[in-house]
Amino acid sequence: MASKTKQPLKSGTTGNAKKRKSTGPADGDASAKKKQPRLDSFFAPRVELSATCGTDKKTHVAQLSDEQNAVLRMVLDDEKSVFFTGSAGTGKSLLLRAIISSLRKKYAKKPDAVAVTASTGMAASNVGGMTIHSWGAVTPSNSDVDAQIRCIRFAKPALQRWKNTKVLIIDEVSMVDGHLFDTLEAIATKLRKKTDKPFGGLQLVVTGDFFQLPPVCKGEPFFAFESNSWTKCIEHTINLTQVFRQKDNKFVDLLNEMRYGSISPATAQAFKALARPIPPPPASMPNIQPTELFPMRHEVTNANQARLRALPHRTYIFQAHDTFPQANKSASSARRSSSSSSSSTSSPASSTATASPTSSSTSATSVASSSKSSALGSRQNAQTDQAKRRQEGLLAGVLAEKTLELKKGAQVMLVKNIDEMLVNGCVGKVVGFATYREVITARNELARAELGSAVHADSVVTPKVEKGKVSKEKEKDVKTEKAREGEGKSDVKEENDKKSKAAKLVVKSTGVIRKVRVDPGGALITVSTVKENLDPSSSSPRTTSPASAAASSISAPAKPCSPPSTSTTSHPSERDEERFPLVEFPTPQGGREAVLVLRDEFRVEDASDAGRLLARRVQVPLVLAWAMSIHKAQGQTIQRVRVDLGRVFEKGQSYVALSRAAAVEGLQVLNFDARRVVAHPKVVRWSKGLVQAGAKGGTGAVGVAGAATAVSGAATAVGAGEEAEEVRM
Ligand SMILES: Nc1ncnc2c1ncn2[C@@H]1O[C@H](COP(=O)(O)OP(=O)(O)OP(=O)(O)O)[C@@H](O)[C@H]1O
Repeated sequence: MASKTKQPLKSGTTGNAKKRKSTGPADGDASAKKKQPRLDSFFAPRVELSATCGTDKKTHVAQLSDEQNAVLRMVLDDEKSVFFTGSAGTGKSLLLRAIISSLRKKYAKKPDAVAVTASTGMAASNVGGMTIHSWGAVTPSNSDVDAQIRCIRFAKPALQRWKNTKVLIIDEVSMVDGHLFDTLEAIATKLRKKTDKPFGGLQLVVTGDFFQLPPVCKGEPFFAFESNSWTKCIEHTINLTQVFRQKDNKFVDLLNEMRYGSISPATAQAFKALARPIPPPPASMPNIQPTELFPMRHEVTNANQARLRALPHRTYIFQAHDTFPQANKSASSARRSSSSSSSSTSSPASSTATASPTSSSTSATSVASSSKSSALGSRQNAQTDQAKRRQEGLLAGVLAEKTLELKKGAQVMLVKNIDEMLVNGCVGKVVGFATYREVITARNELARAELGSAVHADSVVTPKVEKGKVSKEKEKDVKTEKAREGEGKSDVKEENDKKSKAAKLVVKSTGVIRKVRVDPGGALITVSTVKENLDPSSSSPRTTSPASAAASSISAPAKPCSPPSTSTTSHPSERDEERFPLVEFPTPQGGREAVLVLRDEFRVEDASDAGRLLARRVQVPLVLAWAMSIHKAQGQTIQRVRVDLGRVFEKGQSYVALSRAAAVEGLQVLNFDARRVVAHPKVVRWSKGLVQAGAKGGTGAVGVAGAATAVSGAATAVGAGEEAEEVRM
């Protein structure tokens, strides 16, 4: 059973904007009666669970709770502008995914109607959207509305977005600056020419928890709820109360005291007692260490690097492939200089550096110090440096590293959502390195062996290296990658190829390959070590006689995962095929699954120029995960986590960090100091005001709870669960 939080902010809604014309009825029971019920409104949608990375052993599908479902209906059927909040783990993100999915279905014929945005790039990538300022093509620090509008008019796509959007979704609103919220509202009203309606008639779906991280600013934060337009734009504030992340009521209560920054001596004692080491990980993945959360980025780097250095294996370096389509001439020359010096192994076909084993010393590359620069003189050097700094600044918020160093045995975290099991936040372990082709070949070998003579030659895919044509293919891959379910595009292509009997396979460098079979040492499991089977130039698929396949023993692949001695002397085919990390992740069934993690795309869009692509990083979507920053951890559920609060500097930081833990058993807290646990007084005051508003209005908690009960009651009566709509992400 999920527990209820004990908090001053009561469950329910506060009705704010009475002026706004609503297409749906008023709140509560009355609204339920008045509205002609649609069939799907009787069923609580089910949502794919995510961010647990296989830790929920029972199911991957969640049924929305009554209160979550009531919000969904309010958004979908009543078309209300809502702000739903709640303490950490109350299912805001999950509900938001359900809302996005349902809205997209509702507006299937108008794809521009639903805009998904968030306060930060990281939060935006979690919901598959853009930052709010990119979406609106606004400069966050500029409050000159007319100047902003002039710029937007020049940027057609942004103008279209402002005009065509019907529902604007804003996630992690606690980090949206209040001035920016006012600016957006003023722009919407002017551009959409609906001056009588808040936000120019846009329906707002806003979520976040103001007790978590505040807007990034120097000095005192100005929260979105303090903005002039907040009250008139947000018709209903709903506080979700059911905590899903943690099942233990006592732990929820401890976290709740922390949320409000008022720690009793008993609670302080309880947190101090959590300094003890946490129990070992599941038997299937015994070497996974608890993820350490630190407030400062350099602490994270130090902790990760120390662990990596301690591993006895060779280092593989993945250099990001960064491009800057909008960069000016001098910036692009800096980029050329940067890419030419960034890797000793970059191939002309793909300026992406091939992952190559190397010692840390040989990997250290100096971008600025090319021989060219010395010839061109110091002025050009300075320009290059400036351009390079600008480019680096653009990509500073991207989760994927510029240079990712990995070794066998490294603990890593996915920083992209791949499918419903492999989501941002999943922690696993690198067990080896292999190329795409090796993995597919190994899989074919196994398929042949397992199916024996039943397998016709045409049904086995023969890898074919396609040289010199990488970028377009890659771009297509990364764009469609997210839309796929299950395995990566590679496998979809494989399937298509099987069907068409073309038996051709382009070697991929983006996506993932799931369910790779590896032996305990991390080597690919195949049934043959015959060298010619791996020859990329082989034009016809090889047939394996059942007898020979059966006779083959499970062994390491012909081209073993162990890397060649130096990248520069490697075989030509190896230069064209990057070795990617094979990562084992825990599965929902309590086992583990090896996945080949290829590259993925991370985009930076221009806030002041219609969200046009400004920078793009193509990199393996992994980061070292022995340690991570509290900032990066916001929004995630982590099963085993160690938090050092010694250097917490931001209000809400301690709460965000500790509330990532799914259970008190999986949480270790170091340097707990009750004086450092501070909630922002403005947030505390505001939340108290909400309770009063709810009590005065009378439509608050009672209204929504009533509606929710009515819906769920009906669902139960007709057999909820049997036909419940399933909302897939
Ligand atoms: N209705 C539900 N049934 C079962 N599990 C749920 C439900 N809603 C949410 N969860 C699970 O609870 C956990 C926390 O949910 P979620 O991340 O959406 O919370 P949140 O409110 O966004 O948290 P935070 O504010 O910390 O980011 C997730 O593992 C999620 O899958």
